[in-house]
Amino acid sequence: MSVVVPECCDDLKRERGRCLFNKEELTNILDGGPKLTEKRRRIEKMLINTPELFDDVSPDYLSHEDRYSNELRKATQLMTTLEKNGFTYNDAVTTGTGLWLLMDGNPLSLHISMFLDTIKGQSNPQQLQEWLPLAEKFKIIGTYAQTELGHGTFVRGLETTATYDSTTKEFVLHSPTITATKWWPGALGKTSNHAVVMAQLYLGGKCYGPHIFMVQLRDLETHRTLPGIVVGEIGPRLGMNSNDNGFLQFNHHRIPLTNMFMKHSQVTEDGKYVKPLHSKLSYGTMVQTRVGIVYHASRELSRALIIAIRYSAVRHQSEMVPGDPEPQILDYQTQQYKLLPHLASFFALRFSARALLEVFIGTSAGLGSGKMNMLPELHALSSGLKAVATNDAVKGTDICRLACGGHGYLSSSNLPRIYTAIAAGITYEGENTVLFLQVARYLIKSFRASSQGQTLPFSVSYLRVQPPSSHAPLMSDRGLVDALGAGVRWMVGEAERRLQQLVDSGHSPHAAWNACSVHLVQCADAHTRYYICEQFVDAVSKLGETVSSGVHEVLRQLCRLYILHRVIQTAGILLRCGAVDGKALTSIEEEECHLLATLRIQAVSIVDAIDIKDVFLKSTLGAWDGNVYQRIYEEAQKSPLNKSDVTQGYYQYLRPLMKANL
Ligand SMILES: CC(C)(COP(=O)(O)OP(=O)(O)OC[C@H]1O[C@@H](n2cnc3c(N)ncnc32)[C@H](O)[C@@H]1OP(=O)(O)O)[C@@H](O)C(=O)NCCC(=O)NCCSC(=O)CCCC(=O)O
Ligand SMILES: Cc1cc2nc3c(=O)[nH]c(=O)nc-3n(C[C@H](O)[C@H](O)[C@H](O)COP(=O)(O)OP(=O)(O)OC[C@H]3O[C@@H](n4cnc5c(N)ncnc54)[C@H](O)[C@@H]3O)c2cc1C
Repeated sequence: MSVVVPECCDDLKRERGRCLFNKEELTNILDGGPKLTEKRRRIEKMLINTPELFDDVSPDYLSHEDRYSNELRKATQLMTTLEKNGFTYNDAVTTGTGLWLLMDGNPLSLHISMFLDTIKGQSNPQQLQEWLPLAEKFKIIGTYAQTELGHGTFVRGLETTATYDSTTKEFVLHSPTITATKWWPGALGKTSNHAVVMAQLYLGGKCYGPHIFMVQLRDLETHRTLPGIVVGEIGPRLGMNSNDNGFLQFNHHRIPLTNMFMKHSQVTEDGKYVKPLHSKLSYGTMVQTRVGIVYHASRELSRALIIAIRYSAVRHQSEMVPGDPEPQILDYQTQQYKLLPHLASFFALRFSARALLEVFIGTSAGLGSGKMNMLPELHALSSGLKAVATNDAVKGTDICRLACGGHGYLSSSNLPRIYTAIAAGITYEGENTVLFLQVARYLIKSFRASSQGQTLPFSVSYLRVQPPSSHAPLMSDRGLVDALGAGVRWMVGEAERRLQQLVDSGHSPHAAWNACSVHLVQCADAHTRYYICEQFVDAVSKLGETVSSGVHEVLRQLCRLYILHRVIQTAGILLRCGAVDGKALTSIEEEECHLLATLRIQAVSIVDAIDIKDVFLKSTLGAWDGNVYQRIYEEAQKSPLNKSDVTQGYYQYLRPLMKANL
């Protein structure tokens, strides 16, 4: 059957013809410099030239088991390809590229992230020497097994026990109840032969809280489960179905004393406990992973935006002016309002992820020399940014899907898969509400410390009781960010007042905390977004001296849109605390609409500059050439239902129904 393909590519040609900035320069900024762009492209070229990394059949048409095997095939191929060409898996992770070839959950991702990070961050020198080379060369394959059926958030409530037996110098690992079963760890079901396991340490009958242990789960030759261990896969999930998320139970399983990770806390042969410098140092892998998730969320959001914005430039629908040709849907202001604030969000998250990484590197260096004072701030920043980044990426990706109308619902748009992959990020590595409450704890503590005259760390210094008055005009970027800061200060002050009032009226501090927790979560969200605005403004003003005027203008517009949008979202608070008035809000709303129209002109070029190739976008709607309809049509032909004109189902069910006398 021949199909008439409408000529779509001219739309994108016209869009690209309107570009007034140097795309390559913007690409370099997003990558972190020209050298990193060049490195990313070298990796991409190498991957594109490895046909084994691609799918013959869409995973949608494979069985659960075949999906897993297929992803494992590609994951192992990816690791060997990188290794052979002198790259590390870290290169593929930090550029995002390699991971996008793995469509539905990479069965080696926990190994290359949390398993290796735990070995690097929690081992003493002997353990590091023993385990790191084995893990780096994939001689052992592991995961991070912390969450249990009964407890994920409340790590102190985990039930798996590790009881020291000083007669044999071993720990006995045990799952005393069904709820103690480890549940969820990625790659635990069938891939891993080792796991780092979080368990309650018992010495001489006393519990010392959660500690981390290296545990072998499977024989290294036969891959069979070792005695004393039960392990398997937990079954289908919303997404990431080839990540073999697993369960694990121990039945008095013994491991040597030397298998407790001993960088921070130690157990001596005779069963004495040596305390760590800070009680939460064993949570270090989680903090590191949260930092990585901020990048990951921004990358996934950018894929969705490229797809939706290119599609919106190619898709024509309805009449804006009666009788005129159908416009590109990107010309509708409502479409711009759906997509462009999320485009601004992507840039904001990317700059904030970089700032957070610097805090992480600085804090880690401090920890190396015994300085623990930056840890609470890193915990608060990484928790808040992880939560905002994943919330916004999920919301943004879903808006991108909706903005593509019906076709966004097609698997071949790739939007459903991007959505399900990032949606898991709201829950894993600390459920977002819970993480916001950790941030709120830090905010309230800081606010109270400031009332007692203490100096506050940099990310919360704007909360001090007597802040310097803002000199920037309200409508400048700085002025509006200061207004947002004043809003957060007001919210935190209000939360503190309500907490105090409840305590004064006889509630316990914990009951008061719960009674204020909706407001506290809002404080944490607002604080984190204020931090993001600050990072965005700082990054753009710093770049100002070094970049061409075209690129600077685009970044300035995106930053402005981000701030205006945030002010409008927070209008209620800002009006209540007097940081803005109704007149200012009206002009901010008008300016936002104007800015949408301005940014729309170069929107396709901006997403082009994110520079993600078609093979990594994997979308019928988002390809570079805009040949949307031909691609959708061709993908549909691959459906197994189209292999024959009449399916078995017809003979088995439909025909009998039609013949029955109902
Ligand atoms: C929620 C908390 C933070 C609560 O911990 P808690 O011991 O009950 O603490 P609390 O009494 O509320 O506060 C005590 C104190 O501990 C501090 N704290 C807590 N965590 C850290 C940290 N990491 N660094 C530095 N400090 C930390 C808190 O700020 C509190 O400090 P404060 O008392 O206020 O001075 C914790 O239990 C937690 O992190 N829960 C989330 C569990 C989680 O993230 N699991 C991840 C599993 S792995 C995974 O999901 C991998 C997915 C990856 C993939 O599939 O790709
Ligand atoms: C795809 C995926 C992959 C995962 N991979 C891993 C892995 O590799 N390794 C691993 O160990 N784990 C993994 N997990 C588990 C994950 O870390 C936990 O699911 C997560 O920490 C949340 O814990 P939970 O499931 O117990 O939720 P719960 O804590 O039971 O949360 C349920 C609800 O209760 C609320 N709640 C809980 N505590 C509080 C509180 N203190 N205050 C207010 N509200 C609260 C939450 O906000 C939420 O609304 C994974 C999970 C998923 C979905």
